[in-house]
Amino acid sequence: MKICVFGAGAIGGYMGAKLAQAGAKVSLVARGPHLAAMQEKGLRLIEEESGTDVTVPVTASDNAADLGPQDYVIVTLKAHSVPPVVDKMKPLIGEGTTIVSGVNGVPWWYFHKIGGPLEGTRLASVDPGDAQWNGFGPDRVLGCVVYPAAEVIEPGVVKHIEGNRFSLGEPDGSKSERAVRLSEALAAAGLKAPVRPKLRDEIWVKLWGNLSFNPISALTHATLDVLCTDPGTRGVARAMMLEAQQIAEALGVKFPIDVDRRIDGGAAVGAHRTSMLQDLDMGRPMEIDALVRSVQELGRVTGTPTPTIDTVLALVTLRARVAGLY
Ligand SMILES: NC(=O)C1=CN([C@@H]2O[C@H](COP(=O)(O)OP(=O)(O)OC[C@H]3O[C@@H](n4cnc5c(N)ncnc54)[C@H](OP(=O)(O)O)[C@@H]3O)[C@@H](O)[C@H]2O)C=CC1
Ligand SMILES: CC(C)(CO)C(=O)C(=O)O
Repeated sequence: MKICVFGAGAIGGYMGAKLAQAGAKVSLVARGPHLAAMQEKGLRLIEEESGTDVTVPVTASDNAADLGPQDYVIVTLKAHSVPPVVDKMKPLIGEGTTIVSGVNGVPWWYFHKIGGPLEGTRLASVDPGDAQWNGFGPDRVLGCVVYPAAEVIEPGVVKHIEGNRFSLGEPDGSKSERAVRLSEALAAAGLKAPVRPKLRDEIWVKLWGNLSFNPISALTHATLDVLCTDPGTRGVARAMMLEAQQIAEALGVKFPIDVDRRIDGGAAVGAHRTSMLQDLDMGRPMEIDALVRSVQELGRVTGTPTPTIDTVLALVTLRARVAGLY
């Protein structure tokens, strides 16, 4: 089974290193100094929880044509980086290739095989110009919710902080052979990869946090423990999450927990600087469209008012624009 991880930074590097260590036929697409370091010295993975520090030789390139058609292409780019590279991924895609979308936020394939009147609805916020829908075709897609936390701490070096679950799910909820095979390959590499019948429910529980905590942290520079317990920002997060809950429930999602438990879970993570705050600090583009604007778009699709989401989205968009990051 040939697996290519496209965008082997923090998450893709973690996954790629674990697969390579387990002897899987895995290749990585990356770029710049990180790629050069991996090609020269291998990929070093430091796992904080277990205290392991291992360097594995990897096959890595910035040119998909070097790697050829794959059984699975696992996309671990930032959400806004995917549409511009759809054409560059084409050499990886053969007749039976499955594309695994390991990207935070509302996935571009959300309305594929959902059934009902919204079947096939496209989302401009995450797939402008339908680049992914038309370029990959939604039938190739297997959904994935990424739970681990990782960072590229220097070129060629990924630090894994915690978590090893990559929940998988077919858009139609079936336990397909392609999902089970990938789940087994990831499990053989020491990762948890359950195949879920209702991945959209999990997408929303994760998205609840990213939708609210990430822009609030970028606007306030507060860490999770602070913004989830300060009465003012907790209230803003809660209002955004309740608006999102109304949208998701209109789309058939069932939340296994309530907003207060989700916010308490965020607080318990501790003094974490969200990825959006880290991106702002490092001068990198922020995932505003996938994490926040997509939920606003779904509010319009379902006819649900989103006054708090609209306000926070306007503020964080301008914050990013002023920093030259949007
Ligand atoms: N990191 C984390 O802890 C978590 C991340 N996620 C989600 O996972 C996804 C990936 O995040 P993360 O791993 O942090 O992101 P990273 O930026 O660390 O990884 C993406 C990698 O792809 C590279 N890249 C971008 N464009 C190209 C291109 N055209 N060709 C080749 N390589 C390219 C980037 O290079 P360059 O640096 O040069 O741009 C970078 O190395 C995001 O949606 C994120 O929200 C989810 C949970 C936790
Ligand atoms: C905020 C958190 C921990 C989850 O809600 C996250 O995923 C991020 O930093 O992007």
